[in-house]
Amino acid sequence: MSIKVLITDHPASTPDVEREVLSTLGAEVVVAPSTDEATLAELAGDVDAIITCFAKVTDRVLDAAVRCRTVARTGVGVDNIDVARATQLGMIVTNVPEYCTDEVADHTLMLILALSRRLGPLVADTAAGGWDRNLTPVPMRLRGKTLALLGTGTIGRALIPRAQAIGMDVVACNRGRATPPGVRSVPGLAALFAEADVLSLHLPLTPETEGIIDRSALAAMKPSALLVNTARGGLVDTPSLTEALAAGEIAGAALDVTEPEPLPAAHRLRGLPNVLLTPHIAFSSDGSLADLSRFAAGNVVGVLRGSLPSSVVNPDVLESPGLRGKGVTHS
Ligand SMILES: NC(=O)C1=CN([C@@H]2O[C@H](COP(=O)(O)OP(=O)(O)OC[C@H]3O[C@@H](n4cnc5c(N)ncnc54)[C@H](OP(=O)(O)O)[C@@H]3O)[C@@H](O)[C@H]2O)C=CC1
Ligand SMILES: O=C(O)C(=O)CO
Repeated sequence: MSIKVLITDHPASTPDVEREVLSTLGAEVVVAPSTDEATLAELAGDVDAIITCFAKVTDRVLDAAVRCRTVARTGVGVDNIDVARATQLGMIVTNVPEYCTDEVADHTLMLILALSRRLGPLVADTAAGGWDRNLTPVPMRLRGKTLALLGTGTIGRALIPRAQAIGMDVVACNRGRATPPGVRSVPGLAALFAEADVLSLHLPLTPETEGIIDRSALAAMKPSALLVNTARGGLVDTPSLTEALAAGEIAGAALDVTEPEPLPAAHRLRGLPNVLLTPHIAFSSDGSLADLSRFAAGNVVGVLRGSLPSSVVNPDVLESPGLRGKGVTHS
């Protein structure tokens, strides 16, 4: 039987790089015409692997994928894949860490600068023919202000030297590990929220982190504070954030990611002057997209050839008697 790979969706326009990499297996590639659950479940029935970007790979899709040995995320976060179910079914789940560390750190810094300099209202005013230097509130000086990091993994750490270069003090909670050099440790989330002039989120979306920025977190922040989210929309309770911004309980927010995604066209967050939105694009650049596709498809080739990629998200599955495609070994 020939090898077949389902691509549910793609981060850029076409999966050409994936096709090229998968051609080394002689694989037939099927690109889903839509990402709805029923379509994906139907298409998953006779594939050996699934490559997915933003589509939801639910338990229903995985249950239908009776021959599938591996699910590869074209990205870092795996919150769109039911990893627990994939593990029960013996499928190896992979991701692509670190392909866009600089892009996301740069995008985050750009959002901090744009929000603090009030770029949105200034650009909107000048584009409409104005020349208003009396816009209020005036921009915020960043030198000497505190950047609070929630998440000091790969991307959070990459933001640290960028923030320090513009004179910000960086603080984080240590979660029982040493805080990165040059970063002041604060005792817990309450202190992190209270000290933040800018709070930047760099956590994975998990049951533990979902809604971590809720009404009480927002209430603990200074009225002058800014929130930046380039991680996952689900970390923030969107209705609470919308209310806090509209009521001036915090001063502004810049969001590359939202819940839901995209926000409805008439959503209140789209119209607030103290909000900057970008369409989940922080990862994207010519370099990162090429790396991303190559590594994601390479992970599939690795598993289907029997050698274990370095970025397995569910290593427990390797001990499972139900592991599909036995004989996968460390390459
Ligand atoms: N907007 C975009 O285009 C992109 C968004 N992302 C998002 O950014 C997220 C972070 O990426 P990256 O830095 O590479 O991931 P990492 O896994 O390197 O870092 C995540 C960090 O979050 C920490 N963490 C997890 N749970 C908690 C918690 N409950 N409280 C405090 N810290 C916690 C982890 O700590 P520990 O190790 O101790 O568990 C780890 O240090 C991704 O999961 C993804 O969702 C990623 C790429 C692009
Ligand atoms: O890599 C990620 O996790 C992203 O959010 C972009 O797909």
